[in-house]
Amino acid sequence: MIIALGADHGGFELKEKIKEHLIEKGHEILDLGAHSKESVDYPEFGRAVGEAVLDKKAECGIIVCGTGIGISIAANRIKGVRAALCTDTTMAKLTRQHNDANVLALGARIIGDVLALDILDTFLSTEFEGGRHAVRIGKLEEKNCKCGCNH
Ligand SMILES: O=C(CO)[C@H](O)[C@H](O)[C@H](O)COP(=O)(O)O
Repeated sequence: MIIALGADHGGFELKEKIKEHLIEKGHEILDLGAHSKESVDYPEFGRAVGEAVLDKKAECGIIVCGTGIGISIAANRIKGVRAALCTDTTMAKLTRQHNDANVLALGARIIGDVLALDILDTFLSTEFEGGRHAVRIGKLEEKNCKCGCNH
């Protein structure tokens, strides 16, 4: 699988561990930065990963910041991105089964590395269930802006 990775400085070290873990498992990585612990702005990296997934440059994305919140907000601004911030493996399983999440967000200052990798493995190995959940995802993608634009 091709997997896009993105992180700010708060998520950089965990991103590097995730990269090593995924390469060991035979995945191909599209690393969209950050490439150091120097302070950067999470919206750029959340957006870059979201766009890579929508452009089909990667099958899914993993994004990391300090809490996972800022970078997931950024990714979810892109229509078609369903980024899920997960702090345990049950959330990772359910967001794949029910939400068909295409981006996983993690908070490097919130959870430990071992849990983060367990969440990641659960996310990648769980299939979308479809059915009633597909109807709901369709509704997520409906136009909901009153101004007539496509947002
Ligand atoms: O966006 C965040 C908060 O939800 C992330 O945790 C960022 O990584 C954090 O805001 C970065 O903070 P810093 O003080 O600039 O390291």
